[in-house]
Amino acid sequence: MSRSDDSRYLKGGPVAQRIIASVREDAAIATAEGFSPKLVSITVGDTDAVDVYVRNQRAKAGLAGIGFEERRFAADITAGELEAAIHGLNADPRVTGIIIQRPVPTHIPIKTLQAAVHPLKDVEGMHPASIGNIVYNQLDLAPCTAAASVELLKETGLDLKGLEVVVVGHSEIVGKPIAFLLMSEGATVTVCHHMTRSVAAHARRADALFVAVGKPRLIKADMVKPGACVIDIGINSEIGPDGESRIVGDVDTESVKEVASWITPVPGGVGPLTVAILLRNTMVALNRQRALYRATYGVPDQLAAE
Ligand SMILES: Nc1nc2c(c(=O)[nH]1)N[C@@H](CN(C=O)c1ccc(C(=O)N[C@@H](CCC(=O)O)C(=O)O)cc1)CN2
Repeated sequence: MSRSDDSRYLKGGPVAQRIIASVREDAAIATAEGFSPKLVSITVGDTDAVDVYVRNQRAKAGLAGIGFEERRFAADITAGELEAAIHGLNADPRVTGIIIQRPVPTHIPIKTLQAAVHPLKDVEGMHPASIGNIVYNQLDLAPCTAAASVELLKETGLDLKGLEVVVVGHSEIVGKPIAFLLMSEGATVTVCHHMTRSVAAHARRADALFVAVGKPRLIKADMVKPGACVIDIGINSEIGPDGESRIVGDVDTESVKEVASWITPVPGGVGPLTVAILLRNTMVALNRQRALYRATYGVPDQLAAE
């Protein structure tokens, strides 16, 4: 079975294209009305996978008509210096969205950085004041990787009500938000983590299995229920047999694709959709800022901006 023509592969590209086309229309309208969307990316230190992510963000933002600027900081910067830089971006009216690329070096508390981003410019919904929205079923701006993963599950057409879902990995940015997003849709969700006694036993019960732990090929065919949907969120860099660097997921795709009814490829699955959702979130954030102008000044947006 060739990889390209196998309909079991749930590819992110076509869904991402649809989203980017719609973002492009919204961005053109907002720009014509005097509100140009601009996303600033903050990278701290050097990580190959993050470089791939940022490169794709820049390219797709260009396609969507969203301004994009990358601010890179050395790995030995202090948390205080980073917070000051973020406050500067909060105060800059030309900047409408801020994303902090993960991971950041261990001496920098990521939560402090997330809390420094103004909630109206928080395009990932990771500010403590924003993340709670998904608990209250306000789902229009959710963490990008989590939202992309759920969007791909919806592409299968499976009825999410009562669906048995297992999420392997309980990070704040991926595993936990996926659980909340799916509970909002009526799924029955089990979250596995490093203290779970038998991940395999849980995984084998899942109609939909989400994996986000950063362990290459952790999930093998014998851990997957026949007919399940497997969403592989892992992005791991490794050196292939040809000596070249390549990206692999957390799922052993070659074996699992013989058992699952749907599986996301890596690359080409969740990754491209994550970027598209980030751009969609950038427009949601911009529209919230415009709504605030309207509420504050009681005049049409354009007048408020003048
Ligand atoms: N602030 C955040 N940081 C990180 C997130 C996040 O959601 N928010 N998730 C990951 C991102 N990441 C890995 O470091 C990542 C995401 C997306 C892509 C990507 O575009 N992949 C494509 C293209 C691959 C290629 O061009 O070779 C794909 O998978 O097809 C890459 C990395 C961690 N950080």
